[in-house]
Amino acid sequence: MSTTMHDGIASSGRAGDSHVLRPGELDLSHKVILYLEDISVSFDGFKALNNLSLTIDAGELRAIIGPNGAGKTTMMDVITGKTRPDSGKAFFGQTLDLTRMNEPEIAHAGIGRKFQKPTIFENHSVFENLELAMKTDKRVWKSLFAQLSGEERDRVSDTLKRIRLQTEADRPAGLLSHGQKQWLEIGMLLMQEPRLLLLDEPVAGMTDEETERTAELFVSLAGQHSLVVVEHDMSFVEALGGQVTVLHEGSVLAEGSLAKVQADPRVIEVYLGR
Ligand SMILES: Nc1ncnc2c1ncn2[C@@H]1O[C@H](COP(=O)(O)OP(=O)(O)OP(=O)(O)O)[C@@H](O)[C@H]1O
Repeated sequence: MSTTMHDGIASSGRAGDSHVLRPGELDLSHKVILYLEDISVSFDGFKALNNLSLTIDAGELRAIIGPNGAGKTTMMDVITGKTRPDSGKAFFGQTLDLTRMNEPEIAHAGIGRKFQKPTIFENHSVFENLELAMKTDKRVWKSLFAQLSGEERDRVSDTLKRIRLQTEADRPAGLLSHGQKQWLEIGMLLMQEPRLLLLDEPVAGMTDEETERTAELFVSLAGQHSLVVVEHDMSFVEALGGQVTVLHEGSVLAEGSLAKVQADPRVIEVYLGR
């Protein structure tokens, strides 16, 4: 193993530590929540990811852009354990090696992913959807008839407020607008208290107003959560206001503010100028 930021960092028992980490607990002592180094993934000899390296700080809101086929989805698949890299390192915090964990373990460790298509329970109310997402017991009816504690009820209410669906709490989720369904699914992810949220084209199909509200929501979540947002909508990326990573042919082509990457001739050539 070559020398990296991860070498020599134990997850527990360091002399002088005020907080001793339990096994599996997220170690953010270096303020980095996600660390990818030289990740490569091949499909039938084609390199979907080609020595991809990326670092996301704790609390950061990062946008990932890039042309079709750049490797954005494959990168998310590697982070969530759906795809194993052929080579490279992937760490969650300092100590959790994502390449050695399966999908449920990674989700349990605190990485939540939202796919493009909402997967909500259409026949249940908005409130019940959030309630179900919080429950560890996923058997729907058992969960629904169990009494919520006051604290759990407060958590659902806080999340309803956060995703701006307080007035829709008792409506069947199937009756929500497309944008509201997306927010509900984000709310369901939040109920599981993820540390890192991966969001795949969250504003696709949204109205301009919904897109603006989604940007506000993400900005409000940053700090407490870390967010990695794959998106093609540049006005949305601009509204997020964070660092932007441009992927191209499975590697990082450019990184920086949106203005900086948009002015980069390589980016203009491969992506924005097309
Ligand atoms: N399971 C697979 N088998 C073969 N090739 C794949 C597989 N998954 C992805 N690829 C290929 O890898 C490349 C990267 O795909 P990926 O979906 O990661 O790109 P993307 O940046 O998410 O693109 P888009 O913006 O279109 O979603 C593409 O050329 C794609 O065809």
